[in-house]
Amino acid sequence: MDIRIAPSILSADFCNLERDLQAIANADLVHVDVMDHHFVPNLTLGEPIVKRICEVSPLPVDVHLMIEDPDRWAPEFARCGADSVTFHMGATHAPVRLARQLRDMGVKACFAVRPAEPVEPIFDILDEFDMVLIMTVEPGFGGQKFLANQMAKTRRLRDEITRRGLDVHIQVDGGVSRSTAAIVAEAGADTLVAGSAVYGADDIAAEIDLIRNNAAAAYRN
Ligand SMILES: O=C(CO)[C@@H](O)[C@H](O)COP(=O)(O)O
Ligand SMILES: [Fe+2]
Repeated sequence: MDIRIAPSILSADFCNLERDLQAIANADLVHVDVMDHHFVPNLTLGEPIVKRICEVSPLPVDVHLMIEDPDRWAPEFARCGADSVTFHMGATHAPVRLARQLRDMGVKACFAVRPAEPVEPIFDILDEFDMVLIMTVEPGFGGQKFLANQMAKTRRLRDEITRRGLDVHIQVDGGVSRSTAAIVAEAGADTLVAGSAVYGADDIAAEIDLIRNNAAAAYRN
């Protein structure tokens, strides 16, 4: 699988968002973190802003919902023009029904697990999803330290996907940088979210290339 880099705009300048979206045009996806002050202790942005991001972004938009009741709200974000919508295991009541609803709308369906959540419960419904997101920090904030203890889980998931010949991406999110890119790719992740590492760099485009190259050299399926 090709390595994909998804910069998180959580670390962008929200007053210069269009500039900061253009700055990552050599990445593969733009990662948009939606938080509701309930599922996580932080509040970011809602549908009107996601819709405008979808309209101006040079890249497909990957929406990461850290909200309660995604069964109710995820389709609204899909309607904004997202390429993929991710919802959390700990928030949904009917993941298969929601995944099918998103896919029927032409949007990729993704399932996320927090650090203390096991990945095995997803195995029986893996074919309903386009991507699984392994959180490598507790969700809620950018700039946290990468949790290397999530790599065994990532490897178990990649082995299961490979064994069954499925076409499912593995995304990692949290603390990903030029120095952790190889670790996550070696564990089998192919889609790397990076917020502070990308937007904190002096040369944003060069940093994206460096993270991608470091991951590509280490990727193991
Ligand atoms: O979903 C989240 C945080 O909950 C992320 O997408 C962060 O925005 C990643 O930021 P860095 O750890 O890369 O700074
Ligand atoms: Fe995220």
